[in-house]
Amino acid sequence: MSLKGSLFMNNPLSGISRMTQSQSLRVSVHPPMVVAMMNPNTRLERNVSVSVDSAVKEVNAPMAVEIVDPKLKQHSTAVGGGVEDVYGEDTATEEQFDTPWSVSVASGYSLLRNPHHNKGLAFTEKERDAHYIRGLLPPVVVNQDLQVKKMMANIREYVIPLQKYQAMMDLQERNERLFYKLLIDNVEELLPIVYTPTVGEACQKYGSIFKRPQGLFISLKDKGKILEILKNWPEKNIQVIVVTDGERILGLGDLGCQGMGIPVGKLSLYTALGGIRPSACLPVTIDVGTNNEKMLNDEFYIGLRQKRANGQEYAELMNEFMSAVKQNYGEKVLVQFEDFANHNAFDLLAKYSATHLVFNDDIQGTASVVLAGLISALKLVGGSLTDHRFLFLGAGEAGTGIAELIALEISKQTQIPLEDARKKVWLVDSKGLIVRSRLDSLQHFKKPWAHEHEPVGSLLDAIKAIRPTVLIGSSGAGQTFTKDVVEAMSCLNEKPVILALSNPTSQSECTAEQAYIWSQGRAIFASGSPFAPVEYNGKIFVSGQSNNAYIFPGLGLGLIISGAIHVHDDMLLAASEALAEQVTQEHLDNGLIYPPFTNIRKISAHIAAKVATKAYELGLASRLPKPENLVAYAESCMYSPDYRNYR
Ligand SMILES: O=C([O-])CC(=O)C(=O)O
Ligand SMILES: [Mg+2]
Repeated sequence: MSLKGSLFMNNPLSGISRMTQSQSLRVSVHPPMVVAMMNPNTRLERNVSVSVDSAVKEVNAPMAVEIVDPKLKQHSTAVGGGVEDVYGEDTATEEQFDTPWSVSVASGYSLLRNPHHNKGLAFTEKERDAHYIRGLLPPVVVNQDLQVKKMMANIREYVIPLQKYQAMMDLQERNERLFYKLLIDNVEELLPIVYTPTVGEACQKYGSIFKRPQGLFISLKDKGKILEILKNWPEKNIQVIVVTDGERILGLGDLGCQGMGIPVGKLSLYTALGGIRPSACLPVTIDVGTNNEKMLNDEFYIGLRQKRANGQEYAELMNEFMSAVKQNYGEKVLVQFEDFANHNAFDLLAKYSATHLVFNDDIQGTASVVLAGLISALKLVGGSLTDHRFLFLGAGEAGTGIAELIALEISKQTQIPLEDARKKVWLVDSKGLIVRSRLDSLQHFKKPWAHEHEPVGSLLDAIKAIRPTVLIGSSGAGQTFTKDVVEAMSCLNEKPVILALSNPTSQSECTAEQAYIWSQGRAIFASGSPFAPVEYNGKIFVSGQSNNAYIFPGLGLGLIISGAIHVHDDMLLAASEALAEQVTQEHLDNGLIYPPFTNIRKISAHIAAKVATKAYELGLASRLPKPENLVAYAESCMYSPDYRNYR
């Protein structure tokens, strides 16, 4: 059927599927069936009941195409009283099957039910006539800004964050552009709702609040059919996939299939913060079971009710997924691994980084955002990275990922070997300080951090022994930066740098208030989940949010606009530098080591430009020639949530 107007914007985020008015989209329908082409205004006005065998039909007007199973009753134009089973669904019984046929071009009533195109009360008079929706809406016509104002007022009425989350998800299902407009224009207020910390609670209760699937669920039951499943997804030009297996959702642990909230949330940030088109984003949850007894016993749990598969069974399913993704979407689709447990996260990243465009947000994204914060913090505390000592509580993905990027940067800045640079960084895990004598019993990703030192059992003793200038919490365990810990850091340092990275808020190593009070207002503090400003001794302290949300949207945009085929560590360093450059003297004067989220789209464009520049330098970019001004180019490629006009 002919498409009216240009469907896709002319930029690389639109892929190759640009269509203009003169081109037509062919719809093939099988099995053989009767196709009733209906002008929704007069129902059977044109092309009535065309019999189609492996049908390819072309029609010219915006219309609903409704496919009626010929075995059942056909449409009737008869005007009369009584109840008429027009669609045949009432004649189907449990023995006689119904067929849920419906293929429709968004127009008329279905246009209002299509979240990609629906504009609600913002449809103009002309559009209401042209698209057969007159009378389906109340008479008033409003603009998008008024809709934003109304929705924000509605959302502010809710006091419980999870209710706000549900209101936002409902909006996303109803009117996608309005959802993104709201999120972009009110990013500081809504980020904690659609993302950390509320998304954590949403995952815990996902089985109860689940309405419509927002991504693909791939379970052990689907072995051998993953390519087929990808083809079931309605969008074809996918550019970013966020995938989880739900085993380590934030600091909340194994939530199994209910981890789906995380890929959904991360991808809505890809669009709102990084400008990737929503239709190019695909959230995926791999369900291999869960070891969470609470989930297994919850009657509303939505996943496989079995213990987690691991070993070969797990590896084979992941491998089928990764192969199917490349086969279906090509080599330039970005796959972001999210919230996998340590034992799989490192292996998956190592295995697929050679063959796919992959990125682990918890290892690499977190590392990049923390390094950016440290670059800024140095402007407040003085010295260069190599002059500092870093101590981590938590030696998993985030801890070792950050540690490695710090060491890499020190090594680049000072030309000392990476092994020597690593000696500036110390990690504490559940068994105490990681030291040489523990080497044999350490998991492989901890081994590079086993430095020569006598054993130390507690974090507090490690602080006394190592005398760090920077303390970073990445253990996923809340309230582990106790008063003693913060006081010890404050004894050693005039301005202790303290980062409490674990999410959500309940798992934060300490609160902003605790950090400022216990350090007598001297701490330079940032946290993974947001905290409200704190008043201490008559001064207001605003803490930064050290969350990978600053990095992955811009990084992803940079990879896409350059057509990168691999992620390289230097791109992470470039992203860190780009983010740190966005911190002004005014921010620093207020103790902020991250810029506010308000300007995040501008920040993402800068990060994208630096990442893309690196991709070109490294010969990893496939989009040639390189655009002149990469910042302007990145901005021009970003999705805008403003309504389009329909002819
Ligand atoms: O989702 C977030 O807020 C940050 C993150 O990746 C995690 O905590 O796993
Ligand atoms: Mg994560």
